[in-house]
Amino acid sequence: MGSLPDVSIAQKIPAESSHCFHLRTSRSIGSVPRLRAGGGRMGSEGKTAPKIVHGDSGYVLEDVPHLTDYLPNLPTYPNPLQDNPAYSVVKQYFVNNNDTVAQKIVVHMDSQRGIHFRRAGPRQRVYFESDEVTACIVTCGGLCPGLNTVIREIVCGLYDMYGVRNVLGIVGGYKGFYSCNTIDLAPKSVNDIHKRGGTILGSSRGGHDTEKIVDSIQDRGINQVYIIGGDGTQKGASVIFEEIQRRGLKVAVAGIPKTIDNDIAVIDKSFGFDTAVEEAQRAINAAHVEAESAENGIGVVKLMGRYSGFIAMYATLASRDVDCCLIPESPFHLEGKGRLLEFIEKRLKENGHMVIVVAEGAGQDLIAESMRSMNQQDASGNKLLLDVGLWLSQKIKDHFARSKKMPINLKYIDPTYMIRAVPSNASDNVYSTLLAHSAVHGAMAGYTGFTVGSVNGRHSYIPFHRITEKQNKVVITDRMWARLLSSTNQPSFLSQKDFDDSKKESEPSKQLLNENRKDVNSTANSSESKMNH
Ligand SMILES: Nc1ncnc2c1ncn2[C@@H]1O[C@H](COP(=O)(O)OP(=O)(O)OP(=O)(O)O)[C@@H](O)[C@H]1O
Ligand SMILES: O=P(O)(O)OC[C@H]1O[C@](O)(CO)[C@@H](O)[C@@H]1O
Ligand SMILES: [Mg+2]
Repeated sequence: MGSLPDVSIAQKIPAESSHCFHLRTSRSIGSVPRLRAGGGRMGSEGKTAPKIVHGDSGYVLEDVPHLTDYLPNLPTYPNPLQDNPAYSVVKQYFVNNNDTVAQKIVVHMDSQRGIHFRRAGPRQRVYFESDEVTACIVTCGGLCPGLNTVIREIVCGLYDMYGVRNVLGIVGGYKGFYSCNTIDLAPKSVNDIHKRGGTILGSSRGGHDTEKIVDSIQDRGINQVYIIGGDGTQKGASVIFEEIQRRGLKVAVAGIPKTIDNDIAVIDKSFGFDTAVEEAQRAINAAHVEAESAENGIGVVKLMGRYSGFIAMYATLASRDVDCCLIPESPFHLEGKGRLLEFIEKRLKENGHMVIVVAEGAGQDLIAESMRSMNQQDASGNKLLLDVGLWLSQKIKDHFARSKKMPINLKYIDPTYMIRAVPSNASDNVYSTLLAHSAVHGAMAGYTGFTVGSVNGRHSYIPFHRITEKQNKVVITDRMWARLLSSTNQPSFLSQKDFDDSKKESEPSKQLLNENRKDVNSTANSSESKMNH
């Protein structure tokens, strides 16, 4: 992509534009259209151009839209939190508008400052009066521990911190906007829901009809939309935001990232992930007990992870009973020297038993080769997977039956839905609470078109495009995967070609940042994901 001419503008943002930055703006990076801080104009494809603000020493702010980008002169009000006795003890409760959070915190002395996101939290002035707000909450995609906690805390946050009384629940995911009645949500009705798995609102895949959804938002007088869901959901939230902006509505759209697979880019990790990893231990323990108690016992455990093997990797690292972990990012082969079946034989000879953890998305190409071609999709367009657990178990059984080298005793455990249907654990409850509150603070402050997330432990407002442009994956040339290999002592199973391919994929210049962003990139680690370090 060619670079655009440098049109640096030395601009001072007026102090009363409270959400704007006092910075020199704005030279574009790469093909990103240039925008001044607080701009939020439409790009050539009718999409809002990213708000990029440049500062000194390579400082870049990837900012989020604000209602005043397309509705200038909106009135502001003092934040009601300033009179809340619970918060009066906090020394500096309101977030300074110039606070930003660095995406990369490992830097060299001569590093450029790199990409930053706007820090989340309550602002001194808000863009909604309490009795003016009609908020709605929707949950989309697969289940995840903590969904109910996020719902509860959005409702209670709006009520307790901002005095908002109108909160609607959209039933059954995106399609619920136009095909179901809403339910009223209040602190009393959501009081105990964080102790339950699932989502009290129901969820679904598919059914995203932008026009109908925004019509429904408009018809119901909704002016704050809280959208909880994974990468697909955030893409849906992004087009809802675009349409709302096109119609010039004073409606804030806030995304709260949800994914059991931990496949959402930029953020440290997604809520519910820790709970899922913890729950997976129960299945791994059972597999270990079964395997240990049998002659040449093999326990196979299948865990979730459609495109990303984080649950399998973390569950394996936590357990230490696992002999082999297979994930989508690391191709493996069955037959031949240094391949999986040979390794299983070796481990059984050494230890008399073994445990294999396989992520559901692993080995899909191999299965497709040996079964039928796989191009089926679910209602949201996600690839429908073939059951790698059953397939692998059968392949192992066939191999040992054929070779007659040793009798084996294989037990296959599939806790797939159990690990995501449980209520969230204590730490995920706290994390979900903070995410919900950050989303509420952001919407009240007039920010819109953002996903809230923890970046290096600090809650931040991240523009939708940064969340949706790529998925978070285990980088098998990073340290975390090396730790796993050294803990299981499994070979990498990679051919030289696999290894070269994955090295190429993990090169920072190939991930998100193009040539013209080298200045920003010089502080980047080899992977986008903190979970890899
Ligand atoms: N590109 C897109 N544009 C608009 N809507 C989308 C898009 N992709 C997905 N959606 C909608 O988002 C919702 C959820 O998507 P999906 O089923 O892929 O789950 P998800 O949010 O990615 O969660 P997870 O994969 O973690 O379960 C669906 O209603 C789907 O129609
Ligand atoms: O069966 P469902 O509800 O479509 O969900 C299964 C998928 O959802 C995920 O958990 C993502 O949320 C994937 O790991 C899995 O493939
Ligand atoms: Mg998804």
